[in-house]
Amino acid sequence: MDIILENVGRRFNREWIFKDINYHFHTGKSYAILGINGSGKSTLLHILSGSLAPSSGKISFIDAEKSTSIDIEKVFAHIAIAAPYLELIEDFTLTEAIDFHFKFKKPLNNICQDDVIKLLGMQNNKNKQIKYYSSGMKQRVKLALAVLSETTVLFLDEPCSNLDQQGIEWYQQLITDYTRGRLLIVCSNQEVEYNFCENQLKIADYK
Ligand SMILES: Nc1ncnc2c1ncn2[C@@H]1O[C@H](COP(=O)(O)OP(=O)(O)OP(=O)(O)O)[C@@H](O)[C@H]1O
Repeated sequence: MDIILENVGRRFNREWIFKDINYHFHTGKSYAILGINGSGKSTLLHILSGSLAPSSGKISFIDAEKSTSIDIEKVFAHIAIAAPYLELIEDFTLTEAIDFHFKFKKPLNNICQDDVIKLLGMQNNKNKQIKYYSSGMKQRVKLALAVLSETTVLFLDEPCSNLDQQGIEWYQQLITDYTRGRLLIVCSNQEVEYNFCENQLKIADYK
């Protein structure tokens, strides 16, 4: 799915967060949305995922293969998201969380529950409730569930929050192995999270 922004702006009350963004996000390419805390990265991500309307301008979602427009109500099915504000269900064990997630999103390459657990390196914790996981372990689970969903679009907001050096390397390998051919958008202000992205959109350019 391609996403096209034409003169898109968003304000809350009288405060404009950004204005006049003209941008074409292409399927198969990777993009970093950059800006300081509070600059509007997550707000833009909400607009790009169809969950928040722009205050001005137009957003279009295009099926890249058919060159047809996708209705905004159907956009969510094309997108997987990992973000700090999207929480895991903490009463689930890891095996339950994986099974639940893949009831709604098809697993990429038909990957099975066991393979996801192995990829996470969490065989010894698979029957533990998520609420007892460390913050870094929870972040890995969120990333794996999003990246391993069969969607053409992948949004990652602050993907390395709570990850240690080993976790960061694990994240970069996950991106290398599973995002080819997809539209990848990373919201960040830490280089390790987006240094593989081919394109950069700086929110400060649209104030
Ligand atoms: N629902 C809302 N009502 C009012 N103001 C809002 C709302 N949502 C976001 N804002 C404001 O919009 C601005 C941008 O917030 P946003 O969360 O998009 O920034 P961000 O770049 O993602 O920040 P961070 O790096 O800290 O996550 C902030 O000033 C925030 O207070």
